Amino acid sequence: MRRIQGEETEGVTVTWENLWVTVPNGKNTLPILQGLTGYAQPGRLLAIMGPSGCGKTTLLDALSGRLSSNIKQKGNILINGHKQELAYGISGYVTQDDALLSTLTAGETLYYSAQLQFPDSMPVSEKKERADVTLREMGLQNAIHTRVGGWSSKGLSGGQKRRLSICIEILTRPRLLFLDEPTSGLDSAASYYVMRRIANLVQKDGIQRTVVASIHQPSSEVFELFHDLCLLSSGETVYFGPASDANQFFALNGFPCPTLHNPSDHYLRIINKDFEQEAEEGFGSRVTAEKAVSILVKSYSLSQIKNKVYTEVANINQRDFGAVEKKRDHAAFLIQCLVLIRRSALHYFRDLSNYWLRLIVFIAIALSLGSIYYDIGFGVGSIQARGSLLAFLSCLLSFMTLVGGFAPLLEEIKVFERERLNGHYDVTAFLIGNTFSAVPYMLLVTLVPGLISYYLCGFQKGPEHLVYFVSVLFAIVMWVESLMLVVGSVSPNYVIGMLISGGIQGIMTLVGGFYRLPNDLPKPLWKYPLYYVSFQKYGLQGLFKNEFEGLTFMMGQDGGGKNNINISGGEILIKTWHVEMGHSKWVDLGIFFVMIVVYRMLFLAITKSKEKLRPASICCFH
Ligand SMILES: Nc1ncnc2c1ncn2[C@@H]1O[C@H](COP(=O)(O)OP(=O)(O)OP(=O)(O)O)[C@@H](O)[C@H]1O
Repeated sequence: MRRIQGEETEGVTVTWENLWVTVPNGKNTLPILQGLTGYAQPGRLLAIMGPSGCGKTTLLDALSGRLSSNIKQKGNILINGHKQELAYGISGYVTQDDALLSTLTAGETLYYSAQLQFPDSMPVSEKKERADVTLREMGLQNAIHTRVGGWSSKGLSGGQKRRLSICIEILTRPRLLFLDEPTSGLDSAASYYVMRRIANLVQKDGIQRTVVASIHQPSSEVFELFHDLCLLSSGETVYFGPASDANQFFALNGFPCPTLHNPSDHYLRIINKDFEQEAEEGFGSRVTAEKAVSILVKSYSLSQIKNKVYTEVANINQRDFGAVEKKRDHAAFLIQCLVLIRRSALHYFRDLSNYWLRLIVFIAIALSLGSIYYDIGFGVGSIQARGSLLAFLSCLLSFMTLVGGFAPLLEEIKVFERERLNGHYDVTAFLIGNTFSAVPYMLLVTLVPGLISYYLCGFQKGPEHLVYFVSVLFAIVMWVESLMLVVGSVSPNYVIGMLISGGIQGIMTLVGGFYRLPNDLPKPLWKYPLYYVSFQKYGLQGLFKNEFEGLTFMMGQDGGGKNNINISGGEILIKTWHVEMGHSKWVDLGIFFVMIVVYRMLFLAITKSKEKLRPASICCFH
């Protein structure tokens, strides 16, 4: 297979010395990793093992520079003996959770990923071939046309999704690969085949790669594939060294592995302190797991094995590696944008729960509005009816967009977070992809219901009025989608995100100038600044000008009569709704679109600053 730039260089060695990771716990801090020292070398497969909650994922996150911002890290982590960041394409990370787009097939998922990750100079046929080979390696050849699946359709099984996630990260054969529980959800045969393929990678095509995998309960055969073992209990090192020597270490400390037992099962049973069980015989007397761990940790800290690890780390760090190559060629920015637009557009097209369902509900609401406000007329009652209809439309559209759109958006953001952290593409490319692929769908969900309500309700006629009316509805949908992007990028889950977005929208609606007239709004806070940053102000003001300007209403008895006084829509705007008439409705619409751009830029800024806020990129000294 032809090599791509970046594959032709040296392997990657990672060392960590006296690595402490702590999280705040009330007024104190809670240590998750306690002074770990170790290394991962090219051509070798390192297993991180230990009971659930012992810190395996945290160690992988620390080594790959992905710790979340509430976590503090101390100690040195060096790449090839240098303080340097892991550049694009140097490393891959298969996270514990599978973040995949539910509507794409396994094949499409990998083909799109290949287009993003491989350089443009590589022929399309070769990208596809690499994707096919990788799918076959992970035993997914029969699932190429199966959709990943979500709530609406059962697609890939949990184990198949796991293998697809691995495919995405091994596609480019990165020289440093982190895998968090790659075999969870797989049966023992599948676990073996998957791990064997991963083990083969460490020496494949004449390139030495470094693989670090956390793993639960490997079978004996899988365990034998690992060259090195890092065994943790409550964040402390129980053992670090060649996997094949661990048996001897346990036996020497009084915990020999019984014959015909799976060694990894044996180690994990002895060091699991979560249950009140007794450990195996330790030098003639039965000891608790707590005691067993303390014996093993102490023994390891005084052992020759530990000294060897320390010496090896020191030697590695003094070796002259040269710098890790900073960048591998990948898809150009424009190609990234185009691929992401195509991928998202396909996803939206197939996702019934997103725009299609919204469209149906919006049409039903538009028909209801049309029948309630049918042929609204020009009497005094129509003034109030027009105002409340426009306010209702604007409010309902914004809340329905949030209700229908937040869950699908969060799914996309999860995929984006995974791909961004693995450096598959630029954040700006995602934003462009998300924006342009959604525009036709946003137009659809505003145009069709907008036309229905416009004609049935008898709003002011004329192409300019129609275009403006639909444009504001479109801007409302786009503004809410932009708000959801911002909130989705900081919210830890669906419920919190919905509550925050709903709260923001509620306040903006309240101060938008309809429910309390602008001149009557209390000045500090509500009028300045909230009224002026409310999307509803610009949307409603524009819609009101569009509807009332140029019309004449009859005050008095509805439908005419001698005592009727004609009053212009402009006067109503000023006197009844306190609309600012100093600028045209197009200025209101312009400001609305500026707000949309500002929100999208805010998403960009938050996402980029989140990277900087991470406690320590892989290279930091503390
Ligand atoms: N961001 C965080 N804030 C607070 N505590 C955390 C954070 N990340 C991890 N922890 C805690 O650190 C401990 C280790 O978590 P970690 O996910 O690394 O364990 P693990 O060995 O990978 O577990 P499992 O095998 O169950 O996935 C847990 O008690 C967890 O609650």
